Amino acid sequence: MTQNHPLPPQQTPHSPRRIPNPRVLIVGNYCHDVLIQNGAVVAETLGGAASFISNVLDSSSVACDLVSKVGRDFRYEVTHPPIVAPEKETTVFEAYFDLGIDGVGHADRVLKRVTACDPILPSDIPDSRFDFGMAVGVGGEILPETLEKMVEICDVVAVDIQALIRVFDPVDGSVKLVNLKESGFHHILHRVGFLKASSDEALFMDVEQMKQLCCVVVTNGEKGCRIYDKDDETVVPPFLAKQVDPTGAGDSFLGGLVVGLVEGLTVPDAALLGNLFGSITVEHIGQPKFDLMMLQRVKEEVQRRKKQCNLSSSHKNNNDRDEFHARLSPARFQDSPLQPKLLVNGLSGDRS
Ligand SMILES: Nc1ncnc2c1ncn2[C@@H]1O[C@H](COP(=O)(O)OP(=O)(O)OP(=O)(O)O)[C@@H](O)[C@H]1O
Ligand SMILES: O[C@H]1[C@H](O)[C@@H](O)[C@H](O)[C@@H](O)[C@H]1O
Repeated sequence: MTQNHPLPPQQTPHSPRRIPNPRVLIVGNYCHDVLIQNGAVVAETLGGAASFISNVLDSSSVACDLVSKVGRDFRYEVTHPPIVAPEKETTVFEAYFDLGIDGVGHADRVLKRVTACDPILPSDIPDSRFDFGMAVGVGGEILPETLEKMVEICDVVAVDIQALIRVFDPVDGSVKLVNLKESGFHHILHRVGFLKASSDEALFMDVEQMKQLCCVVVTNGEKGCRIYDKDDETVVPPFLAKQVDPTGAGDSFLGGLVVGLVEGLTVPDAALLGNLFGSITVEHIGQPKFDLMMLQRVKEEVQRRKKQCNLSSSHKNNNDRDEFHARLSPARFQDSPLQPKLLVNGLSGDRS
């Protein structure tokens, strides 16, 4: 079945609707992340956008299927088992933090893909239907035919641009980006619902053109994110965070966005949830473990927000999103024993 109009009514910013028992498909390889500072390994963690996203979905009780490939050397126990490619090694990324691991911003991280596992083929993906698909490769494992299969079997597909535009130096594996137009995926993008890029990656696409094809979400670290949807542009404010490691922020953001969308939030409200999960992620090295009380509070605030929006369409505007933001902020900070400093200073957050 082809997808002529990639956004069914529940995913438009204007008429959101909850998907009962959503089926979400995540496609992208797990990897081993090695964090290096001043020539020394400071941490080795489970990585890959699929791992960060499934962590957010699992924590938010949104069921998902995950397709990922690793080698026999894969070191981690995961809730969603990967396919083991017997002859291959697990994808490994080294992240070099030249300016210090607690620096703010993105120029501080240089990424190298040291080994690459097999690509994910259309035949690796189940032949069933999904409400939502997420194409979230990290090391070039998503092929154009893989994305084509995803848009066939999923009602809506969200794509992280990093899955499409990364190329890897043949000598040292350093990650470079190519323009989306030259990526080999451009012809499929009119069938995609959401395209997520960091502000650095957004330089490699024509946002003006892309926003006519799908909803474009550009994340910008501590500044939050911006949504481009046809002629609408919405700035979604960040949450205050004490950054320790930026790895996985964009992935957790995408997880939070999809949790919000399947719950029936508008796109900007769902992106606010993305900002929340992204901000928590930067405070951890590796996979964040979300506080149960915080998750419960977030669930309650999401339900409250939905009721509010159902009662009055005026609640979907920016002023009211400020209120949603304010209500999510204490949900995050008050109950977390890990954040005594933020508990004292952080309730207002950085809302610029
Ligand atoms: N220092 C920070 N403070 C608060 N929120 C942050 C911070 N860094 C990231 N975030 C949140 O996480 C989201 C995604 O972060 P970012 O723009 O760094 O994505 P990314 O570059 O794709 O991340 P990565 O490649 O490291 O996974 C941001 O839009 C923001 O909401
Ligand atoms: O674990 C990380 C994470 O998934 C990042 O989003 C990605 O950019 C890196 O390549 C990966 O190693």
